[in-house]
Amino acid sequence: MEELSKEYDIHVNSQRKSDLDEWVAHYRSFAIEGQTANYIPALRNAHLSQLGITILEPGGTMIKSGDWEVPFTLQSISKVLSFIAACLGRGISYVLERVDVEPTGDAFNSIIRLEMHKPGKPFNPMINAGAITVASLLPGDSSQKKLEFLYGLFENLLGKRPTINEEVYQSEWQTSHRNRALAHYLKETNYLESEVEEALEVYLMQCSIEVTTEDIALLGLILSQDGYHPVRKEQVIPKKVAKLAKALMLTCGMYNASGKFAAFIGVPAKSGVSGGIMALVPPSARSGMPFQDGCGIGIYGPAIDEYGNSVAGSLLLKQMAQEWDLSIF
Ligand SMILES: NC(=O)CC[C@H](N)C(=O)O
Repeated sequence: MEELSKEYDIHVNSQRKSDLDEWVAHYRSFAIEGQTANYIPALRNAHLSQLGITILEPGGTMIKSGDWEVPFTLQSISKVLSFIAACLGRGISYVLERVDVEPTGDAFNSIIRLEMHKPGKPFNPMINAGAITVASLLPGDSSQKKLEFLYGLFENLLGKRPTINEEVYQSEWQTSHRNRALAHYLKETNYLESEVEEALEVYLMQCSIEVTTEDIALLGLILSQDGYHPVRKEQVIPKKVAKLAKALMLTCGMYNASGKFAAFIGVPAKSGVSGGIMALVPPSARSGMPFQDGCGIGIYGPAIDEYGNSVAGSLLLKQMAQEWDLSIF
């Protein structure tokens, strides 16, 4: 009986791998509909047509396809991790006093709501205003100490110390005028707990952490299991914090395309302008479903659309969600 189910697993997994290879080959060409993130000089030269994916299941099954091993910077995917770190270090209620959990429908770097809605509390931690505020809330009285706290979380989750892409960091540090403007505004309204330059340094360093699709698939997998690390067999993020992070990914993670993502893909996901998408499928109550025990998904495709989301990566995720019935709704 056990032998039979093993054979079944091997068959199902090789079918999924060949489906995935076919979709990756197909959607790669859609990258020409997007552009690399031109506003960050060091991201301009990424190879438009790259597309890669890793899927990790809690039992250890791993499916990889395309350019899965190409390193890229986390950019806004880091916002999920810094929000989790701030909740761990300062407590959920303290963090939520300074940043809300409401989607905006505005661009990720928009400044408009800070002034239009008094007293100017950032709407959520997935947009830049919220993420810069969260960076200032991380424990420690210097940017280095705040970053150490954040790196500690990464080490705990991924089992390795994060590496920083210095070129991307310097490139953004020198050109981040809008983020500086956001930080100054937040300082004036007392939401920022540190100095402007300190919060910016933390925020831009976290954006410059280098990963592969395998790393973000593992982060997604841990979140899919409500903060339980299936390899280390340990609760590494409190369940309450993991659930909050997933709700924020679903409602705000794809910026002003989050509604469309929920409607047509239907899984919690977070994108970054370098072209990464961290997504996850929670365990399903319906038996016989693909990825029934849940999975983490890491995607990289550097051509992004007007919302800042990977063009080919979003199409690939949509195809997977439709074919494998992954929507949580
Ligand atoms: N959407 C993103 O990935 C934005 C992150 C980028 N570092 C910025 O602040 O503009």
